[in-house]
Amino acid sequence: MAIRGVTMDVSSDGVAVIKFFNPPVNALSPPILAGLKRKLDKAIERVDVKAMVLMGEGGKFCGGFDINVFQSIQRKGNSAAPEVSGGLVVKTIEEAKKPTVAAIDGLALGGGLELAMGCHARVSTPKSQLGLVELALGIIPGMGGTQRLPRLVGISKAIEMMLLSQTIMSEEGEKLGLIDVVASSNNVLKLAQSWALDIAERRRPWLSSLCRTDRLGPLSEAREVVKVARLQARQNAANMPQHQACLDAVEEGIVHGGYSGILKEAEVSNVLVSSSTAKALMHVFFAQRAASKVPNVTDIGLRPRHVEKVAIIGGGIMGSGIATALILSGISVVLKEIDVEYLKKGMKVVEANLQGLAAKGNITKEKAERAFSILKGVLDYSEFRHVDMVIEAATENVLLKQSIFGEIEKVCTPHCILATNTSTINLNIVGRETNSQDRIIGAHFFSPAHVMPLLEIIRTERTSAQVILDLMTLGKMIKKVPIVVGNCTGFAVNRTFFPYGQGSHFLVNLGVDLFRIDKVIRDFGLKIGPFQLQDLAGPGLRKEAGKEYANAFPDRIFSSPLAELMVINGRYGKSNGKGYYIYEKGNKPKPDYSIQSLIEESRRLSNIMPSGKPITVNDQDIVEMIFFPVVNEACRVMDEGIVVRASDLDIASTLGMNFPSYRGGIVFWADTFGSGYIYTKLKKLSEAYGGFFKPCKFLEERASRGMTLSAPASRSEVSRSNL
Ligand SMILES: C[C@H](O)CC(=O)SCCNC(=O)CCNC(=O)[C@H](O)C(C)(C)COP(=O)(O)OP(=O)(O)OC[C@H]1O[C@@H](n2cnc3c(N)ncnc32)[C@H](O)[C@@H]1OP(=O)(O)O
Repeated sequence: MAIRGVTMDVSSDGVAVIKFFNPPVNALSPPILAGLKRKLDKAIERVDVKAMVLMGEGGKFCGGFDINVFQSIQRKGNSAAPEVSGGLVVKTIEEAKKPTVAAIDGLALGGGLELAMGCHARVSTPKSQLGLVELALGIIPGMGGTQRLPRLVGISKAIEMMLLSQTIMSEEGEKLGLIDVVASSNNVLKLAQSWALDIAERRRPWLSSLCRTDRLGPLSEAREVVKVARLQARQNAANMPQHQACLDAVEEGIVHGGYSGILKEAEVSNVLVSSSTAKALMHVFFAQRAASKVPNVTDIGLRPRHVEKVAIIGGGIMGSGIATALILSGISVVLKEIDVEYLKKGMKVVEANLQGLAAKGNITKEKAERAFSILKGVLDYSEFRHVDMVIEAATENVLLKQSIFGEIEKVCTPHCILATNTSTINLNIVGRETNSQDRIIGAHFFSPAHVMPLLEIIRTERTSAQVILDLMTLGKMIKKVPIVVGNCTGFAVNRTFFPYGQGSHFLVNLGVDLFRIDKVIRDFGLKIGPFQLQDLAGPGLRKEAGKEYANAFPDRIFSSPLAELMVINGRYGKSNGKGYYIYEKGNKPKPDYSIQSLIEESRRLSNIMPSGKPITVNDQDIVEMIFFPVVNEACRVMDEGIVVRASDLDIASTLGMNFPSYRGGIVFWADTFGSGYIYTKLKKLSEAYGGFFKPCKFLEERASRGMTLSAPASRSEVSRSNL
């Protein structure tokens, strides 16, 4: 078995094979970088070595620089930076008097690809994943990638790959000039060795990526490409400094040469590593991985059972979206509806979903057809005997769901998982009439279910660990990020965010302009504001969910007359083209200022404006008045043990509610203010406007102890938790 570190073997024909091993992804940690430098120096020095090959052990070339080191730098400053930098290793390779060839297997990402680009040629196995994905972490490539990638694949493609953190397969890499040759896993090392010898003995060209200019094109064209990219980045990545910084480094290299570009890259990299964006995005990276570890589920040696066939009850927007997600991953689906008309409609929605993905180029036409062929529409339960899981996606009606669960318990096999896609209703109520509590679970998808990445898995006190693990595994199979949460009204995501919509109504009723609120929230980083979101959801679901929240949390509900007035006036939102906005085919939604009379009426009815006059607030006040009540509810969710750890709520909020990931998620963002600040602010707001803003006990305690909200619960707090 390989030992963590760097090894070197010199073959009889004079090729030094330098292998590095740092499982699970061969990240470039300080010891690995130092080891690489030592072995390279040795190989360069040894007279019996003519050339070198660089290879990652264990089926993966390299997943990049070790992101833990960046987090240490963020905490401790530059003293935590490695003594041997990645840049120095690449420089050693590139400037050596002996050539090096990279033998890439599996993946070469970030610093891993930068290491490979510093080599004089690259041999790769088929389907290896290649990319400079650093921008997704809030930084830019920092080992010369901003300079070498444009010189290998051309400026346009390089910018596209870096700005979108896009990965490509080695076959495309070969066409682009990033990979010299693709070879099978068995052959990759051998071919890299002979290629290295060929270069050393001048049978193949000795190319240094940094010195190449042939793919850069004329200066004026290159500058134009950068200019257009800047404009796009300004629109698409407004709050993320790494995009412009990456373009700065690329432009410097184009105008003043690769070495100047490298210096610029180093300068901006150093600043970006400690930026709030990088801190937030790196937190999200690790938080997402932490979410897949669920105590007493993933650590007790259980093996997931394979789910091959799923039945879905209800072919509405949710049911058809879930069906789409499943069949796209090769899982057969039986879609049940109550009559032929509804069934036809549901099947058509699935077909349209698939066609939409194919039209966008996300999947091929053949894949869409293959997926559709494993979907079967049914009107009764006869097929349910053969399924491994049922996902109920009927309307949000407690009695209906209870009767469905009573029925499926009878028709399915005893091992069949019984899941519900309810977004609010307590699972104990849904499954009350059954004797199958151990296999009842929530599978809460977010709309559109075939697009949104989050799968909120809800366990009750009686759901078995096996069933939780099976659903987590299914979630990963269909490319979702599963978060396991406890059972309560609204569960983790909708419960935490129910004050979001209500807070926005509170502000409107206090006299703040409705469209300004949406704009401020968009500028903060959400794709759409709360009112446009309400237009999308429509009044039906909101009304049903609203009732559940009002029953469960009567002390902190704000019932806005405006929501009711909109319905009375036939403004159902996007579904009928008329809501807070006007929806016309082919046009962007336009604010409908004619709703002002309804807003005035709502303000009159709610009568919450101090002395009947609109309040004056700045944009930051709006953000805080909308999101601090959300943070307050997040505190209750953590206090009740609904989530395993605080960072699960960060992932849930970024993937389920589009909370900007560059703000790290709702709890991470809250901790940038501090519990004391939020407590004081909410206390003042509650004194002025009542219980909706009243800080909860958990927040008060954390504030009084000067603790962060994300700090793990103390022993006494853990014993209160129900997970
Ligand atoms: C100087 C340079 O320019 C800067 C850089 O290189 S920054 C780093 C750039 N690289 C990246 O962003 C790649 C990040 N990693 C990934 O995208 C994915 O982990 C992957 C595609 C490599 C593998 O995915 P997958 O097989 O699903 O495994 P995944 O669960 O994500 O990761 C496995 C483990 O490796 C860790 N890991 C992955 N990449 C890592 C990295 N670059 N540094 C440190 N740890 C890393 C994960 O945290 C996880 O740890 P855990 O098991 O303790 O939770």
